Amino acid sequence: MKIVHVASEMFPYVKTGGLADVVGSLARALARKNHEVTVFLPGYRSVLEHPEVEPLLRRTRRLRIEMGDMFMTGDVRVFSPAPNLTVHLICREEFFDRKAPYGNGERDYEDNHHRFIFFCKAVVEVMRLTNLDADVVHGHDWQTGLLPLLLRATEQRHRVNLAMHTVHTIHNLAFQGLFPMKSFYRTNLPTELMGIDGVEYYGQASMMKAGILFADRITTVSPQYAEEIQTSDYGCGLDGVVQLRADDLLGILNGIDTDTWNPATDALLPGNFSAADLGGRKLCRSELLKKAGFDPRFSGPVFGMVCRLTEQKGVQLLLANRAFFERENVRLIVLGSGDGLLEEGMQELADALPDKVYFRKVLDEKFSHLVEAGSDFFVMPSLFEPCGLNQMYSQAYGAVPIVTRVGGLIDTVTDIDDEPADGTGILIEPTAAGLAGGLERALDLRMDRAAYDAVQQRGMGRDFSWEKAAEVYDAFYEELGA
Ligand SMILES: Nc1ncnc2c1ncn2[C@@H]1O[C@H](COP(=O)(O)OP(=O)(O)O[C@H]2O[C@H](CO)[C@@H](O)[C@H](O)[C@H]2O)[C@@H](O)[C@H]1O
Repeated sequence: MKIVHVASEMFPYVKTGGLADVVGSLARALARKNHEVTVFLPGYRSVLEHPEVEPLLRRTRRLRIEMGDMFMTGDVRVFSPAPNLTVHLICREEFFDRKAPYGNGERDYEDNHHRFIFFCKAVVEVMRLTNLDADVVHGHDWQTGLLPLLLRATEQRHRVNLAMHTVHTIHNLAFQGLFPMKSFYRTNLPTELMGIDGVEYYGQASMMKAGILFADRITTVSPQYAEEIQTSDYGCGLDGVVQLRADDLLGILNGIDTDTWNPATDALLPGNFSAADLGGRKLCRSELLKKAGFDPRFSGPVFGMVCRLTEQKGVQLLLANRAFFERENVRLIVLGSGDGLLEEGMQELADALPDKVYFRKVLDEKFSHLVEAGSDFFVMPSLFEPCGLNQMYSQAYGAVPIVTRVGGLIDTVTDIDDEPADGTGILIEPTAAGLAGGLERALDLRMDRAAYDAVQQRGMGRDFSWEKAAEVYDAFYEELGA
Protein backbone atom coordinates (compact mmCIF):
# COMPACT_ATOMS: atom_id res chain seq x y z
CA MET A 1 0.00 0.00 0.00
CA LYS A 2 1.00 3.61 -0.49
CA ILE A 3 0.66 5.20 2.94
CA VAL A 4 1.24 8.90 3.60
CA HIS A 5 1.77 10.13 7.15
CA VAL A 6 1.54 13.84 7.85
CA ALA A 7 2.71 15.16 11.20
CA SER A 8 4.58 17.98 12.82
CA GLU A 9 7.07 15.78 14.68
CA MET A 10 9.08 12.64 13.95
CA PHE A 11 11.80 11.08 16.07
CA PRO A 12 14.80 11.47 15.81
CA TYR A 13 14.54 14.64 13.71
CA VAL A 14 12.15 16.78 15.77
CA LYS A 15 10.54 15.88 19.06
CA THR A 16 8.68 17.71 21.80
CA GLY A 17 6.79 14.66 23.08
CA GLY A 18 5.26 11.28 22.38
CA LEU A 19 3.87 12.25 18.97
CA ALA A 20 7.40 12.20 17.56
CA ASP A 21 8.13 8.72 18.92
CA VAL A 22 4.92 7.34 17.47
CA VAL A 23 5.29 8.86 14.00
CA GLY A 24 8.94 7.77 13.80
CA SER A 25 8.26 4.19 14.89
CA LEU A 26 5.00 3.65 13.04
CA ALA A 27 6.39 4.92 9.73
CA ARG A 28 9.46 2.70 10.04
CA ALA A 29 7.45 -0.35 11.14
CA LEU A 30 5.10 0.03 8.15
CA ALA A 31 8.04 0.47 5.78
CA ARG A 32 9.54 -2.75 7.15
CA LYS A 33 6.25 -4.42 6.28
CA ASN A 34 6.92 -3.43 2.67
CA HIS A 35 4.42 -0.63 2.45
CA GLU A 36 5.56 2.38 0.47
CA VAL A 37 5.61 5.03 3.21
CA THR A 38 5.91 8.79 2.72
CA VAL A 39 6.08 11.17 5.68
CA PHE A 40 5.50 14.90 5.38
CA LEU A 41 7.05 17.12 8.06
CA PRO A 42 7.57 20.87 8.37
CA GLY A 43 11.15 21.78 7.44
CA TYR A 44 12.07 22.90 10.94
CA ARG A 45 15.58 24.13 11.58
CA SER A 46 16.29 21.12 13.82
CA VAL A 47 15.36 18.73 11.00
CA LEU A 48 17.36 20.51 8.29
CA GLU A 49 20.41 20.61 10.54
CA HIS A 50 20.05 17.07 11.90
CA PRO A 51 23.30 15.17 11.24
CA GLU A 52 21.41 12.16 9.83
CA VAL A 53 19.39 14.38 7.48
CA GLU A 54 21.76 17.04 6.13
CA PRO A 55 23.93 14.74 3.98
CA LEU A 56 20.89 12.99 2.47
CA LEU A 57 18.80 16.05 1.59
CA ARG A 58 17.73 16.77 -1.97
CA ARG A 59 15.86 19.94 -2.86
CA THR A 60 13.11 18.91 -5.26
CA ARG A 61 10.66 21.63 -6.16
CA ARG A 62 9.52 25.12 -5.42
CA LEU A 63 6.00 25.68 -4.17
CA ARG A 64 3.53 28.49 -4.64
CA ILE A 65 0.66 28.06 -2.21
CA GLU A 66 -2.59 29.99 -2.29
CA MET A 67 -3.27 31.42 1.17
CA GLY A 68 -6.51 33.38 0.93
CA ASP A 69 -5.96 36.42 -1.25
CA MET A 70 -2.23 35.92 -1.68
CA PHE A 71 0.33 33.32 -2.62
CA MET A 72 3.18 32.19 -0.39
CA THR A 73 6.23 30.39 -1.64
CA GLY A 74 8.16 27.52 -0.18
CA ASP A 75 10.17 24.55 -1.28
CA VAL A 76 10.37 20.83 -0.72
CA ARG A 77 13.38 18.86 0.40
CA VAL A 78 13.42 15.11 0.43
CA PHE A 79 15.44 12.36 2.03
CA SER A 80 15.06 8.64 2.47
CA PRO A 81 16.25 7.34 5.84
CA ALA A 82 15.33 3.67 5.22
CA PRO A 83 14.13 1.38 2.44
CA ASN A 84 10.47 2.11 1.49
CA LEU A 85 10.52 5.32 3.56
CA THR A 86 10.71 8.83 2.09
CA VAL A 87 10.45 12.02 4.13
CA HIS A 88 9.32 15.25 2.46
CA LEU A 89 10.10 18.48 4.28
CA ILE A 90 7.86 21.45 3.60
CA CYS A 91 10.20 24.42 3.88
CA ARG A 92 9.51 28.10 4.28
CA GLU A 93 12.03 29.90 6.45
CA GLU A 94 9.55 32.51 7.70
CA PHE A 95 7.42 29.74 9.21
CA PHE A 96 9.69 26.92 10.19
CA ASP A 97 13.26 28.17 10.62
CA ARG A 98 12.75 28.77 14.32
CA LYS A 99 14.26 27.45 17.52
CA ALA A 100 11.25 25.33 18.54
CA PRO A 101 8.22 23.94 16.71
CA TYR A 102 5.31 25.72 18.42
CA GLY A 103 6.47 28.54 20.65
CA ASN A 104 9.31 30.31 22.40
CA GLY A 105 8.82 28.56 25.75
CA GLU A 106 6.79 31.42 27.22
CA ARG A 107 3.95 31.42 24.70
CA ASP A 108 2.85 29.84 21.44
CA TYR A 109 3.80 31.58 18.20
CA GLU A 110 0.98 33.88 17.16
CA ASP A 111 1.02 32.70 13.54
CA ASN A 112 0.69 28.97 14.27
CA HIS A 113 -2.57 28.79 12.32
CA HIS A 114 -0.95 30.32 9.24
CA ARG A 115 2.02 27.98 9.61
CA PHE A 116 -0.09 24.83 9.73
CA ILE A 117 -2.64 25.93 7.12
CA PHE A 118 0.35 26.50 4.86
CA PHE A 119 1.86 23.15 5.82
CA CYS A 120 -1.33 21.18 5.06
CA LYS A 121 -1.91 23.02 1.80
CA ALA A 122 1.67 22.41 0.75
CA VAL A 123 1.35 18.68 1.50
CA VAL A 124 -1.72 18.46 -0.73
CA GLU A 125 0.03 20.44 -3.45
CA VAL A 126 3.06 18.15 -3.40
CA MET A 127 0.78 15.11 -3.58
CA ARG A 128 -0.91 16.64 -6.60
CA LEU A 129 2.29 17.65 -8.38
CA THR A 130 3.92 14.27 -7.82
CA ASN A 131 0.79 12.21 -8.60
CA LEU A 132 1.33 10.44 -5.33
CA ASP A 133 -2.06 8.68 -5.52
CA ALA A 134 -2.06 7.34 -1.97
CA ASP A 135 -4.13 4.52 -0.58
CA VAL A 136 -4.23 6.21 2.81
CA VAL A 137 -3.39 9.74 3.94
CA HIS A 138 -2.98 9.65 7.69
CA GLY A 139 -2.73 12.92 9.64
CA HIS A 140 -1.73 13.32 13.28
CA ASP A 141 -3.16 15.77 15.81
CA TRP A 142 -4.46 19.31 15.33
CA GLN A 143 -1.62 20.45 13.11
CA THR A 144 -3.02 18.28 10.32
CA GLY A 145 -6.73 18.61 11.13
CA LEU A 146 -7.52 20.59 7.98
CA LEU A 147 -5.85 18.05 5.74
CA PRO A 148 -8.93 15.91 4.85
CA LEU A 149 -10.93 18.99 3.85
CA LEU A 150 -8.07 20.56 1.89
CA LEU A 151 -7.33 17.28 0.15
CA ARG A 152 -10.90 16.68 -0.99
CA ALA A 153 -11.28 20.35 -2.04
CA THR A 154 -8.18 20.08 -4.24
CA GLU A 155 -9.41 16.82 -5.74
CA GLN A 156 -12.66 18.50 -6.74
CA ARG A 157 -11.01 21.63 -8.05
CA HIS A 158 -8.45 19.82 -10.18
CA ARG A 159 -10.56 16.71 -10.91
CA VAL A 160 -7.87 14.36 -9.65
CA ASN A 161 -7.67 11.55 -7.11
CA LEU A 162 -5.07 12.14 -4.45
CA ALA A 163 -6.06 9.58 -1.82
CA MET A 164 -8.48 6.71 -1.41
CA HIS A 165 -8.93 7.17 2.33
CA THR A 166 -8.13 9.74 4.98
CA VAL A 167 -7.41 8.95 8.65
CA HIS A 168 -7.00 11.39 11.51
CA THR A 169 -5.32 10.33 14.75
CA ILE A 170 -5.94 12.10 18.03
CA HIS A 171 -2.82 11.92 20.18
CA ASN A 172 -4.06 14.52 22.62
CA LEU A 173 -7.49 16.14 22.48
CA ALA A 174 -6.41 18.89 24.87
CA PHE A 175 -4.50 20.60 22.05
CA GLN A 176 -7.02 21.68 19.44
CA GLY A 177 -5.41 24.27 17.16
CA LEU A 178 -8.00 27.00 17.72
CA PHE A 179 -7.62 30.11 15.60
CA PRO A 180 -9.60 33.28 14.85
CA MET A 181 -12.42 32.65 12.40
CA LYS A 182 -11.36 35.74 10.49
CA SER A 183 -8.29 33.82 9.36
CA PHE A 184 -10.36 30.99 7.92
CA TYR A 185 -10.28 32.64 4.48
CA ARG A 186 -6.59 31.66 4.34
CA THR A 187 -7.73 28.07 3.78
CA ASN A 188 -9.70 29.00 0.61
CA LEU A 189 -12.26 26.43 1.75
CA PRO A 190 -16.01 27.09 1.25
CA THR A 191 -17.44 29.57 3.77
CA GLU A 192 -20.26 27.11 4.66
CA LEU A 193 -17.62 25.27 6.67
CA MET A 194 -17.38 28.20 9.09
CA GLY A 195 -20.57 27.10 10.88
CA ILE A 196 -21.28 24.74 13.77
CA ASP A 197 -21.47 21.75 11.40
CA GLY A 198 -18.05 22.71 10.14
CA VAL A 199 -14.97 23.94 11.93
CA GLU A 200 -16.61 26.45 14.27
CA TYR A 201 -15.93 26.00 17.98
CA TYR A 202 -17.32 28.68 20.29
CA GLY A 203 -16.71 31.43 17.76
CA GLN A 204 -13.26 30.25 16.74
CA ALA A 205 -12.09 27.77 14.13
CA SER A 206 -10.79 24.41 15.39
CA MET A 207 -8.33 22.38 13.38
CA MET A 208 -8.85 19.33 15.60
CA LYS A 209 -12.61 19.46 15.08
CA ALA A 210 -12.06 19.62 11.31
CA GLY A 211 -9.96 16.45 11.45
CA ILE A 212 -12.48 14.59 13.60
CA LEU A 213 -15.46 15.57 11.47
CA PHE A 214 -14.02 15.23 8.00
CA ALA A 215 -11.50 12.37 7.98
CA ASP A 216 -12.95 9.07 6.74
CA ARG A 217 -11.83 7.33 9.92
CA ILE A 218 -10.57 8.51 13.29
CA THR A 219 -8.14 6.70 15.52
CA THR A 220 -6.71 7.47 18.89
CA VAL A 221 -3.85 5.90 20.77
CA SER A 222 -5.52 3.52 23.22
CA PRO A 223 -8.88 1.73 23.47
CA GLN A 224 -9.57 3.29 26.88
CA TYR A 225 -8.98 6.86 25.62
CA ALA A 226 -11.28 6.16 22.65
CA GLU A 227 -14.05 5.60 25.21
CA GLU A 228 -13.05 8.47 27.49
CA ILE A 229 -13.07 11.20 24.83
CA GLN A 230 -16.76 10.53 24.25
CA THR A 231 -17.47 11.77 27.80
CA SER A 232 -17.62 15.33 29.08
CA ASP A 233 -14.92 14.55 31.69
CA TYR A 234 -12.26 13.84 29.07
CA GLY A 235 -13.71 15.21 25.83
CA CYS A 236 -12.17 18.70 26.24
CA GLY A 237 -15.42 20.20 24.90
CA LEU A 238 -15.28 18.05 21.75
CA ASP A 239 -17.00 14.98 23.24
CA GLY A 240 -20.18 15.72 21.27
CA VAL A 241 -18.20 15.88 18.05
CA VAL A 242 -16.35 12.66 18.87
CA GLN A 243 -19.66 10.96 19.66
CA LEU A 244 -20.91 11.89 16.18
CA ARG A 245 -18.02 9.87 14.75
CA ALA A 246 -18.16 7.05 17.30
CA ASP A 247 -18.82 4.42 14.63
CA ASP A 248 -15.69 5.45 12.76
CA LEU A 249 -13.44 5.75 15.81
CA LEU A 250 -10.89 3.13 16.84
CA GLY A 251 -8.40 3.07 19.72
CA ILE A 252 -5.09 1.49 18.69
CA LEU A 253 -2.51 1.17 21.42
CA ASN A 254 0.90 2.71 20.71
CA GLY A 255 3.98 0.55 20.88
CA ILE A 256 7.56 1.28 21.80
CA ASP A 257 10.42 1.36 19.36
CA THR A 258 12.62 -1.49 20.48
CA ASP A 259 15.52 -0.29 18.31
CA THR A 260 15.70 2.82 20.50
CA TRP A 261 14.19 1.53 23.73
CA ASN A 262 15.78 -1.82 24.49
CA PRO A 263 17.92 -2.04 27.66
CA ALA A 264 19.94 -4.91 26.20
CA THR A 265 21.24 -2.80 23.29
CA ASP A 266 20.63 0.83 24.33
CA ALA A 267 23.82 2.70 23.44
CA LEU A 268 22.80 5.69 25.58
CA LEU A 269 23.24 3.68 28.80
CA PRO A 270 26.46 3.14 30.74
CA GLY A 271 25.53 -0.54 31.09
CA ASN A 272 23.18 -2.87 29.24
CA PHE A 273 20.93 -5.41 30.89
CA SER A 274 18.01 -7.74 30.43
CA ALA A 275 15.46 -9.53 32.63
CA ALA A 276 17.85 -12.49 32.83
CA ASP A 277 20.89 -10.41 33.72
CA LEU A 278 20.28 -7.21 35.65
CA GLY A 279 23.98 -6.51 36.28
CA GLY A 280 24.07 -3.50 33.96
CA ARG A 281 21.05 -2.03 35.70
CA LYS A 282 23.03 -1.59 38.92
CA LEU A 283 25.57 0.41 36.96
CA CYS A 284 22.79 2.59 35.48
CA ARG A 285 21.33 3.15 38.94
CA SER A 286 24.60 4.35 40.45
CA GLU A 287 25.35 6.49 37.39
CA LEU A 288 21.90 8.09 37.66
CA LEU A 289 22.42 8.86 41.34
CA LYS A 290 25.87 10.26 40.61
CA LYS A 291 24.60 12.47 37.77
CA ALA A 292 21.91 13.77 40.12
CA GLY A 293 24.58 14.68 42.67
CA PHE A 294 23.63 11.94 45.16
CA ASP A 295 25.73 9.22 46.74
CA PRO A 296 25.84 6.45 44.10
CA ARG A 297 25.79 3.81 46.88
CA PHE A 298 22.36 4.94 48.12
CA SER A 299 20.29 1.77 48.55
CA GLY A 300 16.81 3.13 49.36
CA PRO A 301 14.03 3.68 46.81
CA VAL A 302 14.74 5.90 43.81
CA PHE A 303 11.75 7.53 42.11
CA GLY A 304 12.10 8.85 38.55
CA MET A 305 9.88 11.03 36.39
CA VAL A 306 10.27 12.25 32.80
CA CYS A 307 7.63 14.40 31.16
CA ARG A 308 6.57 17.67 29.68
CA LEU A 309 5.93 19.74 32.80
CA THR A 310 2.23 20.37 32.33
CA GLU A 311 -0.88 19.88 34.42
CA GLN A 312 -1.77 16.87 32.25
CA LYS A 313 1.22 15.02 33.67
CA GLY A 314 0.15 15.63 37.29
CA VAL A 315 3.30 17.51 38.31
CA GLN A 316 1.14 19.47 40.77
CA LEU A 317 0.15 16.18 42.44
CA LEU A 318 3.80 15.38 42.93
CA LEU A 319 4.46 18.84 44.39
CA ALA A 320 1.51 18.37 46.76
CA ASN A 321 3.30 15.30 48.13
CA ARG A 322 6.30 17.26 49.37
CA ALA A 323 5.79 15.87 52.91
CA PHE A 324 6.51 12.34 51.64
CA PHE A 325 9.89 13.36 50.29
CA GLU A 326 10.68 15.38 53.44
CA ARG A 327 9.81 12.41 55.63
CA GLU A 328 11.16 9.38 53.84
CA ASN A 329 14.71 8.41 53.03
CA VAL A 330 14.16 8.27 49.26
CA ARG A 331 15.46 10.01 46.15
CA LEU A 332 13.41 11.74 43.46
CA ILE A 333 14.86 12.55 40.04
CA VAL A 334 12.74 14.62 37.67
CA LEU A 335 13.54 15.44 34.05
CA GLY A 336 11.19 17.83 32.29
CA SER A 337 10.45 21.31 31.11
CA GLY A 338 7.36 23.24 30.15
CA ASP A 339 4.93 25.29 32.22
CA GLY A 340 6.81 28.10 34.02
CA LEU A 341 4.93 27.76 37.32
CA LEU A 342 5.43 24.00 37.49
CA GLU A 343 9.10 24.43 36.64
CA GLU A 344 9.37 26.92 39.51
CA GLY A 345 7.54 24.56 41.85
CA MET A 346 9.87 21.69 40.97
CA GLN A 347 12.94 23.87 41.31
CA GLU A 348 11.76 25.05 44.71
CA LEU A 349 11.28 21.46 45.89
CA ALA A 350 14.74 20.50 44.62
CA ASP A 351 16.28 23.56 46.32
CA ALA A 352 14.49 22.79 49.59
CA LEU A 353 15.53 19.12 49.60
CA PRO A 354 18.87 19.10 47.78
CA ASP A 355 19.93 15.78 49.33
CA LYS A 356 16.80 14.02 48.10
CA VAL A 357 15.34 15.75 45.04
CA TYR A 358 17.07 16.53 41.75
CA PHE A 359 15.41 18.48 38.96
CA ARG A 360 16.78 18.75 35.43
CA LYS A 361 14.89 21.37 33.42
CA VAL A 362 15.88 20.52 29.86
CA LEU A 363 15.03 18.18 27.01
CA ASP A 364 17.65 15.46 27.30
CA GLU A 365 17.06 12.23 25.42
CA LYS A 366 20.10 10.49 26.91
CA PHE A 367 19.23 11.36 30.49
CA SER A 368 15.64 10.19 29.90
CA HIS A 369 16.98 6.71 29.11
CA LEU A 370 19.11 6.76 32.26
CA VAL A 371 16.13 7.72 34.42
CA GLU A 372 14.19 4.72 33.08
CA ALA A 373 17.18 2.40 33.51
CA GLY A 374 18.24 3.59 36.95
CA SER A 375 15.06 4.33 38.92
CA ASP A 376 13.30 1.74 41.05
CA PHE A 377 9.93 3.38 40.42
CA PHE A 378 8.69 5.57 37.61
CA VAL A 379 6.10 8.18 38.65
CA MET A 380 3.41 9.13 36.12
CA PRO A 381 0.42 10.68 37.91
CA SER A 382 -1.30 12.01 34.75
CA LEU A 383 -4.75 13.60 35.05
CA PHE A 384 -5.47 12.13 31.62
CA GLU A 385 -3.25 10.11 29.31
CA PRO A 386 -4.22 9.22 25.73
CA CYS A 387 -1.67 6.40 25.73
CA GLY A 388 1.57 7.34 27.41
CA LEU A 389 4.92 5.90 26.43
CA ASN A 390 7.05 6.25 29.54
CA GLN A 391 5.08 3.68 31.51
CA MET A 392 5.91 1.18 28.74
CA TYR A 393 9.56 2.26 28.62
CA SER A 394 9.77 1.89 32.38
CA GLN A 395 8.35 -1.63 32.38
CA ALA A 396 10.81 -2.63 29.63
CA TYR A 397 13.65 -1.03 31.64
CA GLY A 398 12.70 -2.55 35.00
CA ALA A 399 11.41 0.60 36.75
CA VAL A 400 8.06 -0.24 38.36
CA PRO A 401 5.50 2.35 37.18
CA ILE A 402 3.19 4.26 39.54
CA VAL A 403 0.42 5.50 37.24
CA THR A 404 -3.08 6.89 37.44
CA ARG A 405 -6.19 4.94 36.43
CA VAL A 406 -6.72 6.88 33.21
CA GLY A 407 -6.50 6.33 29.47
CA GLY A 408 -3.76 4.17 28.04
CA LEU A 409 -2.19 3.75 31.47
CA ILE A 410 -5.07 1.41 32.33
CA ASP A 411 -4.48 -0.50 29.10
CA THR A 412 -0.75 -0.99 29.69
CA VAL A 413 -0.14 -1.39 33.44
CA THR A 414 -1.65 -4.10 35.67
CA ASP A 415 -2.04 -3.24 39.34
CA ILE A 416 -0.15 -5.50 41.76
CA ASP A 417 -3.03 -5.63 44.26
CA ASP A 418 -5.83 -6.04 41.70
CA GLU A 419 -4.01 -8.94 40.06
CA PRO A 420 -1.23 -10.17 42.32
CA ALA A 421 -0.10 -12.88 39.90
CA ASP A 422 0.11 -10.54 36.88
CA GLY A 423 0.75 -7.11 38.41
CA THR A 424 3.41 -4.93 36.78
CA GLY A 425 2.83 -1.62 38.57
CA ILE A 426 0.83 0.51 40.97
CA LEU A 427 -2.39 2.15 39.80
CA ILE A 428 -3.72 5.16 41.70
CA GLU A 429 -6.53 7.68 41.52
CA PRO A 430 -5.52 10.98 39.81
CA THR A 431 -5.44 13.04 43.02
CA ALA A 432 -2.76 14.13 45.48
CA ALA A 433 -4.15 11.63 48.02
CA GLY A 434 -4.12 8.91 45.36
CA LEU A 435 -0.45 9.58 44.67
CA ALA A 436 0.31 9.67 48.41
CA GLY A 437 -1.17 6.16 48.69
CA GLY A 438 0.79 5.01 45.63
CA LEU A 439 4.10 6.25 47.03
CA GLU A 440 3.41 4.41 50.32
CA ARG A 441 2.57 1.22 48.43
CA ALA A 442 5.83 1.60 46.55
CA LEU A 443 7.76 1.73 49.85
CA ASP A 444 5.99 -1.43 51.03
CA LEU A 445 6.74 -3.22 47.79
CA ARG A 446 10.37 -2.23 47.93
CA MET A 447 10.66 -3.62 51.48
CA ASP A 448 9.63 -7.05 50.16
CA ARG A 449 12.53 -7.64 47.81
CA ALA A 450 11.20 -10.90 46.33
CA ALA A 451 7.84 -9.29 45.55
CA TYR A 452 9.53 -6.25 43.96
CA ASP A 453 11.75 -8.47 41.82
CA ALA A 454 8.74 -10.49 40.61
CA VAL A 455 6.86 -7.32 39.60
CA GLN A 456 9.94 -6.01 37.82
CA GLN A 457 10.42 -9.30 35.94
CA ARG A 458 6.80 -9.37 34.79
CA GLY A 459 7.06 -5.79 33.50
CA MET A 460 10.27 -6.58 31.62
CA GLY A 461 8.59 -9.63 30.09
CA ARG A 462 5.77 -7.63 28.53
CA ASP A 463 5.79 -7.17 24.76
CA PHE A 464 5.03 -3.57 23.83
CA SER A 465 6.89 -3.65 20.52
CA TRP A 466 5.76 -1.64 17.52
CA GLU A 467 5.68 -4.75 15.40
CA LYS A 468 2.54 -5.72 17.30
CA ALA A 469 1.01 -2.24 17.03
CA ALA A 470 1.92 -1.97 13.34
CA GLU A 471 0.05 -5.18 12.65
CA VAL A 472 -3.10 -3.61 14.06
CA TYR A 473 -2.61 -0.54 11.82
CA ASP A 474 -1.94 -2.83 8.91
CA ALA A 475 -5.24 -4.66 9.42
CA PHE A 476 -7.00 -1.32 9.91
CA TYR A 477 -5.65 0.05 6.59
CA GLU A 478 -6.59 -3.20 4.80
CA GLU A 479 -10.10 -2.95 6.17
CA LEU A 480 -10.41 0.67 4.90
CA GLY A 481 -9.88 -0.59 1.40
CA ALA A 482 -12.31 -3.47 1.76
N1 LIG B 1 12.64 16.65 29.29
C1 LIG B 1 12.62 15.58 28.51
N2 LIG B 1 13.76 15.07 28.01
C2 LIG B 1 13.73 13.98 27.19
N3 LIG B 1 12.62 13.34 26.81
C3 LIG B 1 11.47 13.81 27.28
C4 LIG B 1 11.39 14.94 28.14
N4 LIG B 1 10.08 15.18 28.42
C5 LIG B 1 9.38 14.24 27.78
N5 LIG B 1 10.20 13.41 27.10
C6 LIG B 1 9.85 12.27 26.25
O1 LIG B 1 8.68 12.61 25.50
C7 LIG B 1 7.88 11.44 25.35
C8 LIG B 1 6.56 11.68 26.03
O2 LIG B 1 5.65 10.80 25.54
P1 LIG B 1 4.20 10.55 26.14
O3 LIG B 1 3.53 9.66 25.20
O4 LIG B 1 4.33 10.01 27.52
O5 LIG B 1 3.53 11.96 26.27
P2 LIG B 1 2.99 13.20 25.37
O6 LIG B 1 2.01 13.80 26.27
O7 LIG B 1 4.11 14.02 24.90
O8 LIG B 1 2.28 12.60 24.08
C9 LIG B 1 0.92 12.56 23.59
O9 LIG B 1 0.99 11.69 22.44
C10 LIG B 1 1.50 10.40 22.78
C11 LIG B 1 1.66 9.64 21.47
O10 LIG B 1 0.47 9.17 20.98
C12 LIG B 1 0.61 9.69 23.78
O11 LIG B 1 1.23 8.49 24.17
C13 LIG B 1 0.38 10.58 25.01
O12 LIG B 1 -0.54 9.98 25.89
C14 LIG B 1 -0.09 11.95 24.56
O13 LIG B 1 -0.30 12.82 25.68
C15 LIG B 1 8.65 10.29 25.93
O14 LIG B 1 9.45 9.69 24.96
C16 LIG B 1 9.53 11.00 26.98
O15 LIG B 1 10.65 10.26 27.35
